[in-house]
Amino acid sequence: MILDKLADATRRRVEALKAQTPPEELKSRALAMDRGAFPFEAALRAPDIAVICEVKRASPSKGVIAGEFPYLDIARDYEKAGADAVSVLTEPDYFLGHPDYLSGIRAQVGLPLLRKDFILDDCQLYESKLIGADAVLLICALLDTETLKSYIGICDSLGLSALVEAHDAPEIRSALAAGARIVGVNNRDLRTFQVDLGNSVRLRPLVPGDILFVAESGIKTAEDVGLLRRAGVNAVLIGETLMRSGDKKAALRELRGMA
Ligand SMILES: O=P(O)(O)OC[C@@H](O)[C@@H](O)c1c[nH]c2ccccc12
Repeated sequence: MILDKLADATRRRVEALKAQTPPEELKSRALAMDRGAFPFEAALRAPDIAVICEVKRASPSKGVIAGEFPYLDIARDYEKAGADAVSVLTEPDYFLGHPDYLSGIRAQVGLPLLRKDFILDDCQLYESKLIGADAVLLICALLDTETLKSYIGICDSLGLSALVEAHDAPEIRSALAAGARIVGVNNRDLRTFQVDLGNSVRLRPLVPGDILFVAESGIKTAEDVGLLRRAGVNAVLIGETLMRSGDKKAALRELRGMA
């Protein structure tokens, strides 16, 4: 199962990170930063469905998506195209990402940034703050309810928003019990890589209206976005479809049904 491989690779990265900088130092540097006003959550409360545009070079299910990868241009194009937030894959082994992509984009783009990675250790939360993230992904399949709760507490102390990813009803219950304010439902089953937008539609009613709901993965057309909008989803997270489009502005207008 791909998640096990990702978790193993992540544990090795965590050890390297800790060897490079003592965790106490990461923590104190991160806590010394401005806490901010949770701009990622504010962006998701847009009147219409919000669109989080993802900077993604490759994935385990699709292989290399973008051979050429001018990530700064891509993020700037998303901003010019009217994205509400940007998601940046920083996982190096399977997604060919890097933390430097996020810090580079932070320096040039004003939108709220989500760090997309596999968080297994609190030092990665401090690292996320230090590289300029406004939000992090926490995956229910990797973290039990107690750990989620403690990580959300650390995120709160840093001014980071937590997008808590679930893919079934028990994981949604865990996210809510942990105090998630943003729940993401992955439409891609990580065991089979099959995509089913019906997953978000079916699980939407399990999340109370005051909690933000993000539909993730496999969103390709204005019809897809329309279906999710009608289901009461607050935001969609779109990677591959936008990465493959030459004209981000036209693609985003089209997806929003404004073409
Ligand atoms: O490229 P897509 O199918 O539009 O999907 C984007 C995003 O949802 C996907 O990259 C994703 C969702 N959850 C994740 C967890 C880890 C890494 C990546 C992801």
